[in-house]
Amino acid sequence: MGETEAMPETLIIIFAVVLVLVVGIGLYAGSRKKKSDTFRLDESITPVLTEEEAEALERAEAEVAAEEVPLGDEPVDPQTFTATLERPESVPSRMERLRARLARSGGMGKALLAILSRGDLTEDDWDEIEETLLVADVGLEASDELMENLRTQTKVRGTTDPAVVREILREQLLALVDPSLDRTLDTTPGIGEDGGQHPATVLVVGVNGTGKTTTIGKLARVLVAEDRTVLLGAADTFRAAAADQLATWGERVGVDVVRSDIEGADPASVAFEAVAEGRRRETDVVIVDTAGRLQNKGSLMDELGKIKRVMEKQAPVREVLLVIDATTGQNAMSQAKIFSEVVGITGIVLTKLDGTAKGGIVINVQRTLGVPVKFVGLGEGADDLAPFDPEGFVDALIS
Ligand SMILES: Nc1nc2c(ncn2[C@@H]2O[C@H](COP(=O)(O)OP(=O)(O)OP(=O)(O)O)[C@@H](O)[C@H]2O)c(=O)[nH]1
Repeated sequence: MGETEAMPETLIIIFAVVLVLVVGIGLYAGSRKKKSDTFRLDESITPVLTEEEAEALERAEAEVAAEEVPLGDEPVDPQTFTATLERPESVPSRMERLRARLARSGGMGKALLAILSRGDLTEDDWDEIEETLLVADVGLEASDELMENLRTQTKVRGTTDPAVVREILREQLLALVDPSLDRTLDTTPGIGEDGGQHPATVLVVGVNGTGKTTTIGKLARVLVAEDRTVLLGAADTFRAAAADQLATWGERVGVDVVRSDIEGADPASVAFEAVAEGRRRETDVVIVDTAGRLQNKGSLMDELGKIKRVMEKQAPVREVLLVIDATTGQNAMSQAKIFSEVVGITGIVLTKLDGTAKGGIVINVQRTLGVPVKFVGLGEGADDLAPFDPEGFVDALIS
């Protein structure tokens, strides 16, 4: 009898233990899920296209489909980051630090100064000057022009005084770098036909590995420091890791990223979504990252052309920045030519100038493309991007 009375109590205890375990596991799983969701927007605020935007996407799809480049319809998620940010380095201090770093790579200027200071230059000396310029990637045409001007000026002034020689070289290099070019980045939002704010959109192109994603992160940081609102679009869908890398930068600089979780998703869809989301949020600047696989000029042209056209259904593309790795010399020059034929470039970002003594590529690329260098990358750090300053650049070369 005592045994049978004890049974329900045992059952109750077992039931209570199981209940506690089930509830405990449930709560733990719930908290884990929440944690991994913190970088995602809530379902309720995940942007859903408004009727107007859906129509715009439909029209864009129809127009692009008519060109036989079908748009994908992969889901695209904006990721929200709420990082606590440290203040970026101020521009003057950044410029000072970068100038010092650039001066260390000023092999060309120093070599030229040494030859020019010999006085009564022989043809061998001029050959040496030409070789120095070509080795520094100045390019044939610009080298010829510089030599011509140096010959004239050194004759006219007839001196080997190092200060005068330096001044002549400075003047001539500066003329080639062309301080009159407009190097500002157009990041002022516009007003659309609907009266709403359109973000200024920046499309970033270039071969993989040149530093596009890093440059976008650094640029976003500069814009955020200027109190601009920024949104990034991960239209490099070729590798999932590329979107992850952009997301990491987004987190680092406190800027949201629109991406697709599907590897190989249509880059144009992501770019379109990023601009649509920028319009919805009235973001000042939307910067779109792209893949730059160069295996075939035709497909590159299709892909970048389509991305640009689709973005323009939402807001005009203000800037197309071509990112070039300064350490790759002639190779960089041929890439630059292909990209400029494929998509109209408005500015050049020359990365990794910290890793080369061949500053001459600045002159060569500007002349070849007829487009100014707007930014230079001088390291992998978040503040290692500076607006290109012709005077500072030439001074650093010959200091
Ligand atoms: N030293 C130096 N390294 C840089 C600079 N800019 C970028 N890098 C490095 O170059 C490498 C490639 O940069 P990414 O930003 O991944 O290049 P990407 O063009 O986006 O390449 P994918 O991600 O393959 O499309 C990274 O290790 C960067 O840290 C720079 O100005 N100086």
